[in-house]
Amino acid sequence: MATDGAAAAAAAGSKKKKEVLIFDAEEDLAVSLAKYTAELSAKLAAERGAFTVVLSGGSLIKNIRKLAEPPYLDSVDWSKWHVFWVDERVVPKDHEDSNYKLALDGFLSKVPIPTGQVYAINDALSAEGAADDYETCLKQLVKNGVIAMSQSTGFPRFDVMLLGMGPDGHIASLFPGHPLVNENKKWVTYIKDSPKPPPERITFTFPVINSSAYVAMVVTGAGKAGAVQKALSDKQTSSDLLPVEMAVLQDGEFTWFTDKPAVSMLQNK
Ligand SMILES: O=C(O)[C@H](O)[C@@H](O)[C@H](O)[C@H](O)COP(=O)(O)O
Repeated sequence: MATDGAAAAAAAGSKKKKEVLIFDAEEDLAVSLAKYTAELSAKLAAERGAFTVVLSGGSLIKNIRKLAEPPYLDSVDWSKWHVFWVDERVVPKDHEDSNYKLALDGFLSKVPIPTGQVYAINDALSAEGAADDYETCLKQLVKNGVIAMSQSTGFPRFDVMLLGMGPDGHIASLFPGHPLVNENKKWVTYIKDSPKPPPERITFTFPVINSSAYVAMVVTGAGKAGAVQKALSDKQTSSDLLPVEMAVLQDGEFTWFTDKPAVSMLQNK
């Protein structure tokens, strides 16, 4: 929920609950992110019998490439994976702008996840229809026990979200200053005026993101340094929060995977 009170709590809470990993080389980040995800896969598949993984688009897909290589290609129990998108562009699945296509080409086509456990949007529907359809799909998977529910928030609790952040501090398709950041009832909603093209998208809402068990925020490059500084510096105000600052887990672990250029504007790094 993104009320002013919640925003203040988010600002205060974001300091203590987030771990920040800074890597010298992009290669090291990719190795560490693969290890992190593989370890969570083993732990959560053993605990729950399923592992629910939420992907963003963008550079994240390149950063998870090591999961599709030895040793993880053979050691991960891919049959337990269920894959979702934190946001998706409302375009055909074979369109260059599709986050599904990006993930399929860069990752999913290289690992043996059962195709029925990869939940793409229905690309025959409008943005509004696709968001409703995706939420219905999630509700069914909660009923089946594939997706857990958060006892504390009443929203679904995904095992891990592997997310990128835009230079403006957006995550998913939740953009700075856009009213969608305040959505506090729906699980999945839609946007038709995204400032980042293409304009029509569906997106998870903050209550769902913030109910996750684990979030990896994967942010590299000098272009993100301003937003990283705002999100992680000690001086923080409760007003004008960037979307990335509103990602505060109710009961989960939040880890930043960054490189030196991304944290270059932080003091005490
Ligand atoms: O659909 C999208 O546009 C993406 O899901 C988007 O939210 C992305 O994750 C960030 O913009 C970061 O992208 P980069 O890592 O490529 O900067």
